[in-house]
Amino acid sequence: MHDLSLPSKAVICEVAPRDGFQAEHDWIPTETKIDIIRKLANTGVKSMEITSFVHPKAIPQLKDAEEVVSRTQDLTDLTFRALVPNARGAQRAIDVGINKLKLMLSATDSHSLSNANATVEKAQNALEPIIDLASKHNVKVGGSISVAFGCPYEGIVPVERLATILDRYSKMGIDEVSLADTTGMANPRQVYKYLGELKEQFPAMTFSMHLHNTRGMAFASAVAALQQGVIHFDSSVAGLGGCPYAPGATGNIATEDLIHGFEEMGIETGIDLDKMITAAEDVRQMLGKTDLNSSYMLQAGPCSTLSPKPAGQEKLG
Ligand SMILES: CC(C)(COP(=O)([O-])OP(=O)([O-])OC[C@H]1O[C@@H](n2cnc3c(N)ncnc32)[C@H](O)[C@@H]1OP(=O)([O-])[O-])[C@@H](O)C(=O)NCCC(=O)NCCSC(=O)C[C@@](C)(O)CC(=O)[O-]
Repeated sequence: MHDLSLPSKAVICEVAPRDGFQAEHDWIPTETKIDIIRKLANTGVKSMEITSFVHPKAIPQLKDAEEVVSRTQDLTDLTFRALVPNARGAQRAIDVGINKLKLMLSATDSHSLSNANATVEKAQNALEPIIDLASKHNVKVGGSISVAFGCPYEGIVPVERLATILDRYSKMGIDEVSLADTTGMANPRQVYKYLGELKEQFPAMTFSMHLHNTRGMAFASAVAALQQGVIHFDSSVAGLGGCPYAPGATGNIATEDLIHGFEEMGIETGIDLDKMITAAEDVRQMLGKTDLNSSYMLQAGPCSTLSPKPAGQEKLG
């Protein structure tokens, strides 16, 4: 056996309109947000986290959530999901036509208190009414766990802590959960080990990975997750993103970098890489960002733009 064991396909959810925009200090006009969402929709991406319905004082950048969703309802080829922290947020999302909710929850009390003004237990209790509300309206619900591998306040998070939260999620009827490396503290070995143990304990659960590239380890961690059979990933165009309630948080792995790396290994995403790189360049200009460090594709371009390799050194996959 001289090859990595990898799936042939991966599914990417674009999260820039939520995770990316929430991290931007300057107000992004609603019109600009909608333009960016339309550009992203044109790349072939099939799933997008379009906004969050949190307290507008907690994330003022997303106070136009209702307007953004209602003005993009014509994009029917995509599943739009929204992040919600409580029943109030879920009701707002459902009222405006969102058909998938992502629950907000942390692995540690320190991050949870900072992000949601509640301990993990209290925050998870507050999720039950959301699930009831969603089921009444036939709306899908997925879970999430922030700071799942490491917490900027508490350090490494033991896998047993995740198992406790997942057990509760599972009892609530949640069968898909996003594991978030909020401040890029995970490493590939840890990701492989945690996913291996969690998949054994929760065989019916679909896991997805939400990786921030704070320490340059996100792609390596994504490969470790692929090796455990995980095929669902979140990423953010141009590497935007970061939780304002986690000190030191920076952007998600850039969507164009994730697609490129996967394609180089022969893993299909169904997204047009060139269109995503163009979208990343447009987004960078629209948001007035001069720094290219968060996207390797914007810095170096894809390998395919280089001259063909000598015979015998063609890419694998
Ligand atoms: C959770 C709360 C709401 C608790 O905030 P709280 O102040 O404890 O809320 P409360 O339940 O005491 O309510 C206070 C007031 O807020 C209102 N309220 C309550 N909820 C809502 C709502 N949804 N929408 C609009 N209004 C709301 C509520 O109606 C009430 O109004 P009043 O009766 O006083 O007039 C607040 O802390 C909050 O909104 N936090 C969100 C923080 C956030 O968005 N963080 C970033 C996203 S998480 C992240 O980035 C991580 C992730 C997901 O990407 C994964 C990763 O990388 O780790």
